[in-house]
Amino acid sequence: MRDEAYVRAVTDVSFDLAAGECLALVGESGCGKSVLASALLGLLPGNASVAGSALLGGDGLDLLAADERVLAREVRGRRVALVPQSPAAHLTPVRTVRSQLAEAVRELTGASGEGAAAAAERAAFPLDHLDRYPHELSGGLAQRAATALALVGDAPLLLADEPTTGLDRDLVERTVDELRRHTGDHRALLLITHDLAAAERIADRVAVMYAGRVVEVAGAAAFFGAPGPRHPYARGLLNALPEREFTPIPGMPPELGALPDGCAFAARCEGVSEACGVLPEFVAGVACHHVGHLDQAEVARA
Ligand SMILES: Nc1ncnc2c1ncn2[C@@H]1O[C@H](COP(=O)(O)OP(=O)(O)OP(=O)(O)O)[C@@H](O)[C@H]1O
Ligand code: NI
Repeated sequence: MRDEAYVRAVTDVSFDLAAGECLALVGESGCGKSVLASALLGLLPGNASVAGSALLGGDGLDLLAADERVLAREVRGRRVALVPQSPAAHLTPVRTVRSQLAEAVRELTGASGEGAAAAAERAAFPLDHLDRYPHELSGGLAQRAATALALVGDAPLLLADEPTTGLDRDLVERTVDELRRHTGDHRALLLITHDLAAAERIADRVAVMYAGRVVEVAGAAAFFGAPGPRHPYARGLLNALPEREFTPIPGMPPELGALPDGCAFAARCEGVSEACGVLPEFVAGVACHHVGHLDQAEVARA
């Protein structure tokens, strides 16, 4: 992004997402998760620059190269849907939830607007609130309205950016289960979340992002169970959970505008060595010079 400062919000990210699969994207606040989702939908601010490609299944449309008309007419809501991180900013302020859902149902499915209630129910949005305006909704209800809107088009790829913010535990589970159901019929879900329990509940694989890069991609069972995460940052994330060690990772992530040349996690890493002055490549699911050593140390401790 170019302004007076240039920020590398997302760098060298590479992953694939198969039909029927849920990939959870996790990482601390500010690491670039939402920027990644926005890039896939062509929703970055005008001063942002993007390189690379993001190919959609089917015709292989490159989302990063597609022009705005194609994105607006054919892609958003239809082929790639978004549950936005700030639902209030995405709902139309001057129209009721019912009217917005009815319009989405008409446009995306061709069905009559009667489908608004059914659409609302998929996201546990209470029917007696359908005639409210966005500003009359709590954060949790706005979240559910936005989720309902995103589900309408049954898009082959659903990006859910913190879809459970402001929801209590029961609703978190109900919401992520509904998002998971979306993948049942050969559709894919990218779940961006701080909620590792939600990720564990529904994800097939986990991608961990740190300072704009994906540092680990792993199968969810291996990641949350045994042998556990391989990257020291990923291990730190899990160990910070109250139900695990409840030990926060010391220090803070680096400023994305002033990243070190080497591994961005080195300053916080207990396994740091001279090698970390060089950027570790992402190889076989992980970007760390020491994964071998640390795994052995873990085995020795166990
Ligand atoms: N419009 C913008 N202009 C300049 N920099 C931006 C802009 N939007 C995001 N950034 C930068 O991109 C970085 C990544 O932001 P992003 O919103 O993707 O983080 P995130 O991982 O989604 O965090 P959170 O978990 O808090 O939602 C931020 O730290 C910020 O430096
Ligand atoms: Ni975000």
